[in-house]
Amino acid sequence: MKEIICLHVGQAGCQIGHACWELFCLEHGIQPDGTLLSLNCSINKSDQSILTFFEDIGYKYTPRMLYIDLETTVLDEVRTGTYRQLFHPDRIISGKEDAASNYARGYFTIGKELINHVLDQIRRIANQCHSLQGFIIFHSFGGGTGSGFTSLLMENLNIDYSKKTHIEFAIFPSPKLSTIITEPYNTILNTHIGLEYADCVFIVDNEALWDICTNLLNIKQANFININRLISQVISNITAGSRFKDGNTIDFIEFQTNLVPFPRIHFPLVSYAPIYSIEKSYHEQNDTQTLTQDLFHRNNQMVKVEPSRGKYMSIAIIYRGSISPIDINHTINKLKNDRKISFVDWCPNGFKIGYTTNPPIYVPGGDLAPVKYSAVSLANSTALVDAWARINYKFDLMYSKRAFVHWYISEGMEENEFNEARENLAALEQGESGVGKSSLALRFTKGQFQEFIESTIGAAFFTPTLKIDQNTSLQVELWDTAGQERYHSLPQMYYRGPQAALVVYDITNFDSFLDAKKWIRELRQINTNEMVIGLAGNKADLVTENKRQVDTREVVEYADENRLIFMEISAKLGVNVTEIFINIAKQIVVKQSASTLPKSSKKIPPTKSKSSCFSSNTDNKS
Ligand SMILES: Nc1nc2c(ncn2[C@@H]2O[C@H](COP(=O)(O)OP(=O)(O)OP(=O)(O)O)[C@@H](O)[C@H]2O)c(=O)[nH]1
Repeated sequence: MKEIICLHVGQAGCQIGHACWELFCLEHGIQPDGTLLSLNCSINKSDQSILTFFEDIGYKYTPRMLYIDLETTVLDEVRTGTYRQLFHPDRIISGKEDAASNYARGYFTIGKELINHVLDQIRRIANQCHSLQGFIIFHSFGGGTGSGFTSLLMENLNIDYSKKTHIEFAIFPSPKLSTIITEPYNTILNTHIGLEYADCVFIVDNEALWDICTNLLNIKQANFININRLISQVISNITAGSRFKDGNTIDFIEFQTNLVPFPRIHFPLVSYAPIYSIEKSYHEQNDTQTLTQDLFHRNNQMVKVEPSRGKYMSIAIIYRGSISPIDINHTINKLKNDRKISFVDWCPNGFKIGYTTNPPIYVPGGDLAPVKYSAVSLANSTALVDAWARINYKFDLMYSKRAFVHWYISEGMEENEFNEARENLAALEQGESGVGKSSLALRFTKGQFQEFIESTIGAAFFTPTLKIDQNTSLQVELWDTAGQERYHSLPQMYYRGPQAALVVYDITNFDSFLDAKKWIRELRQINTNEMVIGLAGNKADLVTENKRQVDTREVVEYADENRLIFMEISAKLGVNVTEIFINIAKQIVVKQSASTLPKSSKKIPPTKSKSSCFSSNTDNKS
């Protein structure tokens, strides 16, 4: 038996916990006091998989979990509520004071007072396990406890249980359901830690859930009870493979292996189907094909992003109910053949399918209609970049004025941590949206291309050699610098004396061309006429997909006026990549020959662009 321990942190984590345990109890035939409903219920004592989430203490079952909140109100409701006898009282841990929406209070001050007690309780639960598989942590990104205390907990879990799996279900902030102004800070500070310590984070966006409640379930004024019940159905589907062994189930380790191609890209986009109310259920078709198609519709997604703006790296679908495996295969093959779903080039067939015959359960009084089948998809998609961009933008607006930062500093946090966290998050936002200068550097120096390349933080350095003609080769010092605005000051360090710069824009993004112009203006100011400047319009391969936003003629005109070496290139296909570097190098050689400087060993310093900066260093062997 591979046990899982659930940790519910903060108000959101604990309230989602109520909904989940209510549903798990219904699914496993467990009554609110922990005893089994009856011997003839569908799940009986011989089914050992119940023990993944519940502990058998002889006369009843008790959830393998902890409720943790820094203040007591939410947990007092559990202590006095219908399920009070289900939970072990020691596993409901509350403090006296909340974190006041401040990550630093959850992490440094108030959180520190509670952490040892929490770790003790976790140790006790872990000691009861036969073979602990890992932890699921439920929390919000936006709350002080949900963000700060979760970070503290994750760091400690990774000391004590580094080999175990750490999965998170995290609530992404939505202004519609929350008025916490500091949520962007808390979200980014928490994600910064999660990037390192979590194996997989399933994000649930309250705004998407609000829309689902309003549009698909006709709920006039959705509240957290409606939203949490919906979330619990999704979580139930995702964990069904670990809780029921009756089909071709996927457990947590398999998720991770199949969904996370790179350790930091671990935020699968969650979708659920079917979602309809009891009134509508009489008119809806509920077959495998409709179910599967709905999973790829933006209305059924748990995060508000446009799926067609991204590409999939991997997709796991888990079906529930007595669906025939032949039907599933047929549907997935059709999905692949229709080519409506586009995968990244390096993972063209990334489907992982699981199913459990155990059907979804209707919660009495719930909003979702009772259905025979359901499905959840977990998709690692580059479309999620938009969600990160939204939150990063809000962070930048506040942080540019250092608004509210003093509250964090007064709790013991250093301001530098804001910068570090934000830089770390830049990589997630960048995704495919970068202009492609790092891809260009990779193609040029190693002849390789990676569909998903992490954005440059600071600067990267290469020393390739360029063969200009049979007699001349040039050793180049190439600096690939981060192009984001916040690094504007950084390239100044490299500017002293560069001989060339290559500025890169993305032909499918007009703003990137405007940014490129800005960089060129700045380069000219710093280096007057000395520097050879190249301008590369990257992603030329996307022209065939009608994605061009920057007109070549306009750029040619601009390049002529500004004496730039201009070429449209494709780092992906390797088109014009070496050529543009050679053209720049040739012009450097011409300038060198014209100057009085000796021909050997000359330095070409760094350069920059909207999202890139390179500097080079020449060895001219004639
Ligand atoms: N889906 C969902 N979101 C919730 C719930 N309760 C709060 N939230 C969201 O969670 C965020 C606030 O976090 P909370 O969990 O309330 O705060 P906390 O972690 O207890 O932290 P402090 O109150 O600062 O100690 C906001 O984005 C809320 O919209 C809930 O029951 N369900």
